[in-house]
Amino acid sequence: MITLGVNIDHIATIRQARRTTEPDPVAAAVLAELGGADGITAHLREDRRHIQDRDVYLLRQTVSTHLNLEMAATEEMVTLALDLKPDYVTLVPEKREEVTTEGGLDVDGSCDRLTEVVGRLQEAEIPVSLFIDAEAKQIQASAATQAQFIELHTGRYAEATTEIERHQQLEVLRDGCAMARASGLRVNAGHGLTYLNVYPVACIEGMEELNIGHTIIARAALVGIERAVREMKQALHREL
Ligand SMILES: CC(=O)[C@@H](O)[C@H](O)COP(=O)(O)O
Ligand SMILES: NCC(=O)COP(=O)(O)O
Repeated sequence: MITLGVNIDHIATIRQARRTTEPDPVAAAVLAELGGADGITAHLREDRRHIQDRDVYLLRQTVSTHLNLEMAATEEMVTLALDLKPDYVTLVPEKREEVTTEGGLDVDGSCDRLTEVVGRLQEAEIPVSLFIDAEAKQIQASAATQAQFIELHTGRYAEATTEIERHQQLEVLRDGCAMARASGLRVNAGHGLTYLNVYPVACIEGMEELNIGHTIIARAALVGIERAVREMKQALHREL
């Protein structure tokens, strides 16, 4: 059955906007698990723009499902992952100037370096997933690295502006998933999925886990506002 990994980066983004202590992504992870999340995903960026080292070390102790650490394949991050021992690592491309991850890893173009990183992590019993576009050459190169998983980048599907384009991108994901499974890879997917576009992706044969963040945190902010204001009104009248 398909499972849900909840990405909590966006809670940390709100916290870092004020460089304060709230909202805490570690608390968000506990609540996500209470809501039924099958896993927690956090992207520790090199520039530490949202998730902090403190968060991933606390998440390691508190997450009771599984912790998926998204990170760039840099020496600093590999050292940290070997120390942290998340349940799995997803290697993602990273650019300082991007607002969010813009595309998949070029595994085909950096196969030697990624094979070395995958080997070091998997030798330490940390399974590795490679975040890639659903392209044949990237899938073949991913299998060659011996990574256990790939995560198919669903951004193009999510951003499709017409039904025809959306259908085409869904086919690309379906074909990519089938090809990856046939090469022995396990398959996750994510990026830009929403309440309205997730179901067809969840129905793809062979898909294991969807990592979803922004739409869940965006919805949580809105469905939680009424209660938050009511509680502030109470706080005006008595000490909480
Ligand atoms: C890899 C991916 O698709 C996202 O999880 C992305 O890593 C999120 O990064 P930001 O939270 O910085 O947008
Ligand atoms: N890897 C994708 C992810 O973790 C969540 O992406 P998004 O839903 O925040 O776009």
